[in-house]
Amino acid sequence: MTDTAIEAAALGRSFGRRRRQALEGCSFRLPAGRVCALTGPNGAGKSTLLALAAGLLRPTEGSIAVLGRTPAAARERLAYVAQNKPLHPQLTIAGTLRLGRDLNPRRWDARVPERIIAEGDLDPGARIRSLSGGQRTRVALALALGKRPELLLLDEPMADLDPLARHQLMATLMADAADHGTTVVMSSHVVAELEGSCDHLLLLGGGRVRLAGPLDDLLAAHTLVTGRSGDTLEPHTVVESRTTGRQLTALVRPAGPLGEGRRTDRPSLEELVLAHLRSPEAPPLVLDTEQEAAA
Ligand SMILES: Nc1ncnc2c1ncn2[C@@H]1O[C@H](COP(=O)(O)OP(=O)(O)OP(=O)(O)O)[C@@H](O)[C@H]1O
Repeated sequence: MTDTAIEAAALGRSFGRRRRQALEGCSFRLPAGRVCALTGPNGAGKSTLLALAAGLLRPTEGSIAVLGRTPAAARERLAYVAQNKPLHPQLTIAGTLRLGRDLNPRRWDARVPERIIAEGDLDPGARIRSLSGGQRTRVALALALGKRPELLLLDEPMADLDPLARHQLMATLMADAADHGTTVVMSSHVVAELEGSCDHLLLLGGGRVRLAGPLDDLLAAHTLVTGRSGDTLEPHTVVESRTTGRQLTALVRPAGPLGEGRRTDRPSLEELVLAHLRSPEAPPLVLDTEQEAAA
């Protein structure tokens, strides 16, 4: 058993004859047992990173280790739900779950998949091809959880679910992960959906890591400052600053006391992510406090 779920070192992946970089120089560590939000703009490299972690793609630079091994060697212990949720259209739901059991005879646990299917009011005899996008998502998640994975990689899992199903499936997923100490990496564009369920953040932009680390530590490393326009923000690291009339609003990484006469607030996850998305030139911040504490 390793205490690290994913470790990337200068990880890169390029595609095509022009070797266009989808990911470049990505280094981070995700401790085991965390629920990690993976976010970033379209084309940031989120799906590429998940496919590399799942062993479906190979790095063109650097390395990625999963559960202390190569992704290919860890494949039995991880589950990956791709964005397009590939399932056999001609199989029934029950047949799909039977296939899952047959492919994972030592790990399969039928209870959670059966509950997820029942909660969605789905007929186990229904064929996959007859299901809606959201219903397929439910089956794909049931299949992934039945495998009882140590690492669950989910590429925009909630995108085609209605708000109620999203809420309910997220609750089932989080309860199951907490019960079994499963590490979850979940990509999403809906930051509000990630707040409250994730305790780790990985923000990608332009194929590079922009923010990585425990969510509380990343939030604590930033302060929202409201002051007068013309106020100097030195010597702090400014992620984003905006002036409206006579008011200055900024998100900074304080390098010391922020001074009097200014209002300071802790940012929300959404404010933290949006400020970084609006300021792609802001310096990255990669925190790995557990590793530093152990050193
Ligand atoms: N198989 C491929 N061949 C060529 N280019 C690819 C391939 N897969 C991804 N890319 C490119 O790599 C970059 C990152 O793509 P990726 O799908 O990982 O981004 P993403 O963050 O998941 O985006 P989105 O939020 O839109 O799903 C994009 O520029 C994309 O065009």
